[in-house]
Amino acid sequence: MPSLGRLHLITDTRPGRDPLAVLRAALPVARAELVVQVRVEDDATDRQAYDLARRVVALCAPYRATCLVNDRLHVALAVGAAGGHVGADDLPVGAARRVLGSTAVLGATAREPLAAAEAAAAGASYLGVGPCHATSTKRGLPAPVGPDGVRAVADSVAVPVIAIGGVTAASVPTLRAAGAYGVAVVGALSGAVDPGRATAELLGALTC
Ligand SMILES: Cc1ncc(COP(=O)(O)OP(=O)(O)O)c(N)n1
Ligand SMILES: Cc1ncsc1CCOP(=O)(O)O
Ligand SMILES: [Mg+2]
Repeated sequence: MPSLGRLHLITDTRPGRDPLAVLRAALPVARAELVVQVRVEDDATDRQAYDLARRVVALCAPYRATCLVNDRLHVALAVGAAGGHVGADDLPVGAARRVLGSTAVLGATAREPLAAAEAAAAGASYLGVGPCHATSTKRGLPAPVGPDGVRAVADSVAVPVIAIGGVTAASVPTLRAAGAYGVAVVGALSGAVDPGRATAELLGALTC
């Protein structure tokens, strides 16, 4: 399996957003360092998720960027994505691994070391840890774990830790110092005036 990209762009499918425009700006800058996680609103249909994921896979291919699908693993399989991401309300990690197969990339959400170790043992390739900081992108989240929470998980597992939640280029150095291998963002790219430039700033902070 190729090494995991460090910059994870999660699609922003809220009304008024244009996730494919953001992706087109990010891809030439981050190329194979980019992991695109197709995440749709809970009330989106499978057909809508499939149509978006299919387009993301096609856009990623020339750049060797990785496409993952959040939650809906049948969509990941249907579009030939590299894998998926699951959390507490989704298939358990072991079941997700069986669905996706042994070579797929499988991300799992984990907020604390015990859950992280269980997810890694069950077959997670990486762990999404957060929210690290306050965010308005997703409602109903628990309190932020901060860099200390990232460190606690990173110290307890051998798989890469991807920090998520309110991440900006400015917060990347602290998260990396806490053990994060990479970061996942929605707003830092979707809300940027110049998503290409914002990609370069995030990537610079991740790879310096
Ligand atoms: C990289 C990454 N980390 C965490 C999450 C959150 O997943 P989950 O807890 O299943 O919540 P939803 O995104 O499904 O609402 C993620 N998607 N990606
Ligand atoms: C899906 C998800 N899970 C935890 S935080 C989050 C949203 C992250 O979005 P942003 O990067 O805009 O804070
Ligand atoms: Mg989920």
